[in-house]
Amino acid sequence: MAVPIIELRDIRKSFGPVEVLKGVNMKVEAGKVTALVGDNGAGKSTLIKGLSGAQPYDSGDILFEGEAVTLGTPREAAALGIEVVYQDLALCENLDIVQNMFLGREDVHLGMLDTPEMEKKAAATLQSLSVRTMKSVRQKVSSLSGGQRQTVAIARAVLQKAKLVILDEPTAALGVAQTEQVLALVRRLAAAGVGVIIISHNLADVFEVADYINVLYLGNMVAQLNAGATNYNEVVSYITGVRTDHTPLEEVLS
Ligand SMILES: Nc1ncnc2c1ncn2[C@@H]1O[C@H](COP(=O)(O)OP(=O)(O)OP(=O)(O)O)[C@@H](O)[C@H]1O
Repeated sequence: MAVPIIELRDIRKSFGPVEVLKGVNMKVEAGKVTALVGDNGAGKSTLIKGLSGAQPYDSGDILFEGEAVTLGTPREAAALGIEVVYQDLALCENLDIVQNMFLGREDVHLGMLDTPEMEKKAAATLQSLSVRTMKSVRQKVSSLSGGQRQTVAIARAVLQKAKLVILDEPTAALGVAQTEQVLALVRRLAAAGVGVIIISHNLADVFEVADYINVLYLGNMVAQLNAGATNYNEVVSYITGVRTDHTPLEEVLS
């Protein structure tokens, strides 16, 4: 396989006496969608918070495009091109699409906000993702549907030239049609060469969108499966701890 965009080796994290990540290994490829599944409390959020730099791991190795890196702060993660789209999206309701997409990273020209340039870039990014459901990039986020908000959050990551986008339950609050739109967007994101990690409790969504399915069980990565070579029952058996035999990662990704 090509050099993974991100590789985690023997990642550990404890909160006081509670060991939440117990030596997790994971590889994520560019241009692929890797689903991260597991029951409540399995450690998914803790694993993701470490990748975002928000809550560093206690120990373990992180390789980004084959190079050892540290992810001690969100700034370090962002500098590498790691963007997390959280469930609550962190969009500003009272700002419009352009303002949200550039929030905190505005284009400045001669000391002034370069609004025409930002509008152009925002529209081009949405177009590159084949998003046609937005009326205007100057629409306020408060007027958007859940699916459109998710789209803006994903487009923001693309605009920031993300190499690895992590989506935390992107379809949790969405209806059927909007879920389809967002899943299609996730596929396009991967098709554009971005490495995508998607956390989801919805296995139908996972099977629709993922190339690989990684299962965490009580802080251990118990399976890394090729989505095309596994099935619903097998994934559930790993999630619930019925199966604990480990599929060697090299076999899955070779
Ligand atoms: N800051 C913290 N302090 C103490 N314990 C924590 C902290 N954060 C997480 N935990 C514990 O770590 C374990 C894993 O939590 P985590 O949120 O990573 O799981 P998860 O797989 O994301 O679950 P869910 O699907 O419910 O979001 C849980 O037992 C949780 O109580």
